[in-house]
Amino acid sequence: MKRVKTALTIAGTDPTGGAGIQADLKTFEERNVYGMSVVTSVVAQNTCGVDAVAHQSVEMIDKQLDCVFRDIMPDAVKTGMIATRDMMVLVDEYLSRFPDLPYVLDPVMVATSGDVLMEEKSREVIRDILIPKATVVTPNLKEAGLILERPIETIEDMTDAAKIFVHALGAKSAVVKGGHLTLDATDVFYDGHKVYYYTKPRIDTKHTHGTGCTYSAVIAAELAKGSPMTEAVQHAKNFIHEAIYYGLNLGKGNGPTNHFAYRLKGVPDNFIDQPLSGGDE
Ligand SMILES: Nc1ncnc2c1ncn2[C@@H]1O[C@H](COP(=O)(O)OP(=O)(O)O)[C@@H](O)[C@H]1O
Ligand SMILES: Cc1ncc(COP(=O)(O)OP(=O)(O)O)c(N)n1
Repeated sequence: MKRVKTALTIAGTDPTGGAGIQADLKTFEERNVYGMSVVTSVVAQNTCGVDAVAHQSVEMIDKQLDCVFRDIMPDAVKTGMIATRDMMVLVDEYLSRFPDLPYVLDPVMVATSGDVLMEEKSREVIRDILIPKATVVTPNLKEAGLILERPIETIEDMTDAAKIFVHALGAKSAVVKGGHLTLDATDVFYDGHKVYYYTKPRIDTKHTHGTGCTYSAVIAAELAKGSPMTEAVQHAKNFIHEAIYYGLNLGKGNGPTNHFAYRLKGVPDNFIDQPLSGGDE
């Protein structure tokens, strides 16, 4: 019997819904995939920044993972914020049991607000333990630079970095995201054989909270449905571009993106008549 495809995100939370687990679940739903989530850290944050972080115990994360894996097997897994070494070792134990499970690793380290979301000493663990397990790793410029210990600033740097993630660090493929370039928003994907460039014009906006989470969640959803990697990355690029372009004008800081936009080609019908909730007047 046919059944719906499923994806699991293992990540931290965002009560304002723009980033983290909340963004991942919305994205899975938009891509017609049944979403599941394991919370690693509860993060009190909003569009202005992070106020507080409470890490879940490794025992509690283990119990959540166990509940998912012994009941509803995911067709793909995505990890976002995994703050500590012990959490990474635990996630690795589960991934090791299912070596064929598509795994999207978004190496979340620092939010755009500058708040640190991963212990510095865990960087080498993500590099040595989780990256070799990844079907695709999706760093932004800063994360690629911190992991590879070199500045990643140009398209050439991004291309070299994507190759290093695959050939030296053992990921199956890598996308280095160019959201923080100054010119066009070009992402560089390397599948171990060929380099692909995905370019969209830069949108002049400050409302980009959660772009990386959303982008990698699209890839996970597409892999859950069995799409080839190049198609998954193209969907992610189109999805995030629309999500930024049709911004929702929510929040007092760097607002969230519009998870409806790719499906609706814009904003929901009721959008115009709604009072703004905290956005620009
Ligand atoms: N202002 C923008 N205009 C167009 N695309 C953007 C913009 N900012 C980010 N993106 C795109 O959003 C995706 C996430 O990239 P990035 O912002 O670098 O990730 P992160 O949120 O992890 O820092 C990429 O596809 C990137 O090219
Ligand atoms: C819980 C949690 N995870 C990840 C992030 C970072 O989100 P990201 O998509 O990288 O985008 P920015 O919000 O940093 O622009 C987060 N804030 N919270």
